[in-house]
Parts: sequence; structure tokens; C-alpha cells
Amino acid sequence: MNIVGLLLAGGKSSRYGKQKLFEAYEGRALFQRSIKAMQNAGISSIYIVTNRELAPAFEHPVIIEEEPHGGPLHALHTAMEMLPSDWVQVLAGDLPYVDAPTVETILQTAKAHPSADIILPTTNGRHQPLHAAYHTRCLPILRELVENESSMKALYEAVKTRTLSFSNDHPAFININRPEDWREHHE
Ligand SMILES: Nc1nc2c(ncn2[C@@H]2O[C@H](COP(=O)(O)OP(=O)(O)OP(=O)(O)O)[C@@H](O)[C@H]2O)c(=O)[nH]1
Repeated sequence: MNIVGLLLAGGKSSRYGKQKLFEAYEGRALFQRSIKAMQNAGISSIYIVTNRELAPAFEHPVIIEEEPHGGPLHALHTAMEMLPSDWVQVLAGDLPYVDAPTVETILQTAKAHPSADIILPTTNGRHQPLHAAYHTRCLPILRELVENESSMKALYEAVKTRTLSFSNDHPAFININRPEDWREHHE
């Protein structure tokens, strides 16, 4: 299966107050956890989509958004225009409990359903587009949607999306938005 991993790493972290991706977690920067999960799930080619300001902080190949802070749909579009693979496994960089088995399950589902355009995890009935796999077939509609300043939701509603249900409150999908989110999950 021709797949690359894509870390979304160009957010503002305005609710957190400083760049959350670089917060120390288990001895490394938080975003490294997402990279490790993809590597351990067998993805050998990993890219980071980010902005010019943050790019020097990363060791993996970066894709730079010329217009920063356009949001995840713009970031995905910028990256998919450049990436040569059939599938792109997306992960946010603010997921302290993200794990390889979750990513493996998404990839297995993509393999088992070759006509699906997106494999979209759900937990508690919530869609998780920042933890999903996207086929290159999404690109034409993605181009149209970025022109209209649309959302990830508009994308997964417009193509052949296969949802993949994980248990309620599965920790892999917990993300950190505010400093107090750590406390909430550690207590
Ligand atoms: N490349 C890129 N990544 C983004 C962008 N916006 C959000 N992300 C990433 O998407 C993930 C979830 O980000 P959010 O918490 O929704 O947004 P944020 O801007 O980081 O934080 P807030 O300002 O508090 O909303 C994180 O890994 C962000 O770095 C963007 O415009 N470009």
C-alpha cells in the first residue's frame, strides 16, 4: 500500500497560550508521539505540514504553507498537491495518547476497502478528521473546497467516506487544547 504519514503542525495554539506541539511529554516534544505512532504502524515516509516560522523545529521533511493558519483543510490540500502517494494518513500533533494500533486499524480498513476515499474514525459519535486517512482521489474536490474556504466536514461529506468506529472515550483521540486539559486527563 502506497501511503505517507502527514503531521499537521501549523496551528496557532491560541487556547494553549504557547505552541503546544513542543510541550514536553514523556521526555520528548508532544508532536513526536504522533510521529512515533505512524512509524510504529509501519509508515516509513512521514512529512510535516507547517508554516515558515515553525519549520526549523522539525527534522522530517516539511511542506510549508505560504499562507499560514488557514486551518486543517488548507494544510491537507497544500500537502496532497505535493505528496506522491495514493494514501495520506493524517495525524494532529497534540494527541498525548495516540498509538500505533489505532493507526494500523485505519490502514487495514483502507486496504480492505479499496474504493473508499476517506477512512474516518469516530468516537462517541464524533468524527475525527485529524486522525483519518485520505486517498488521492479526494484531491479534485479538495481543490474546490479550499477555494470556498470550506471545512474538513464538507470534504468528508462530499466523497466516499467510510467511518470506523472506536470505543467511546478511546484515549488515542484525546487532544490537548488548553493547559488544564493535561490535569483533566492525568487525574
Ligand atoms: N499545518 C497546519 N496545521 C494546523 C493548522 N491549524 C491547526 N493545525 C494543527 O491541527 C492540530 C489541531 O489544532 P487545533 O487545536 O484545532 O488548532 P490550533 O490552531 O493548534 O489551536 P487553537 O489556536 O487553540 O485553535 C494541531 O496539530 C495543529 O498544529 C493550520 O492552519 N496548518
